[in-house]
Amino acid sequence: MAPVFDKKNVLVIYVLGGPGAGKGTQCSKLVDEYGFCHLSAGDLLRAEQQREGSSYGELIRTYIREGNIVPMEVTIKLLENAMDAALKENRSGAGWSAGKGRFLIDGFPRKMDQAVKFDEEVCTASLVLFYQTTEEVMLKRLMKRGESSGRDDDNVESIKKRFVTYKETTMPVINYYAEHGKVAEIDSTVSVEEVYENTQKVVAKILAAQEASS
Ligand SMILES: Nc1ncnc2c1ncn2[C@@H]1O[C@H](COP(=O)(O)OP(=O)(O)O)[C@@H](O)[C@H]1O
Ligand SMILES: O=c1ccn([C@@H]2O[C@H](COP(=O)(O)OP(=O)(O)O)[C@@H](O)[C@H]2O)c(=O)[nH]1
Ligand SMILES: [Mg+2]
Repeated sequence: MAPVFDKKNVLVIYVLGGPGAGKGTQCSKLVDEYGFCHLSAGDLLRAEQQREGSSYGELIRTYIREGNIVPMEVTIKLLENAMDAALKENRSGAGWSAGKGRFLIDGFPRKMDQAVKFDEEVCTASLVLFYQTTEEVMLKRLMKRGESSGRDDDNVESIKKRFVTYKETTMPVINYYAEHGKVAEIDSTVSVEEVYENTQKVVAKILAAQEASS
């Protein structure tokens, strides 16, 4: 079913990169500065997993623990519903007015089928922020995060599987958008502040271009 909102009215940025690269961290800074609505596909799936009465709870738990990609219909529906809900809140501030809004979609699309389907049926992204660092750095960050995250997949067995999924399944998505000139690659090995400075530069440019065209 088509989304209720008009895709012309939304600005979408996909936020991609390996597990632990720093996607969520950078998104929260962008939310504070630019008023984006931040939708993390992983957070939406974890919330659905916990929701009483959900028929997907067990399926989501297994996919996440194994580092696999949950069937796209589930994730796309959750994202679409969350976008609809945000647009219906009638938020105010830069980029928001009746039926209009700006979104960071974090950790999605992670597989080509999701990318094609979302682009065709929901909306297209103006930009892909791609956070790039080494597996060594990501492993260290995730092990540290695992001390307090309570996540089923922040353990070494799941992390190794997530790295394989990232290389085999998500990198082709990033390469696909790179071929379409949509990817801004940012080294996320450095400090949170330095990564954010580079993030700001690209995001400010996209927002200025959007303003100029509207
Ligand atoms: N640039 C950075 N330098 C050091 N630690 C970072 C950096 N960015 C994020 N972190 C930490 O690494 C962990 C993973 O970051 P997170 O934003 O959750 O990544 P992702 O959403 O890509 O998995 C978190 O504990 C976060 O505090
Ligand atoms: O579109 C998506 C996004 C996430 N996930 C699952 O959710 C997990 C955690 O994703 P999240 O983005 O929260 O992890 P992060 O990269 O931030 O550590 C992934 O490993 C997948 O199993 C999924 O199936 N589809
Ligand atoms: Mg995250």
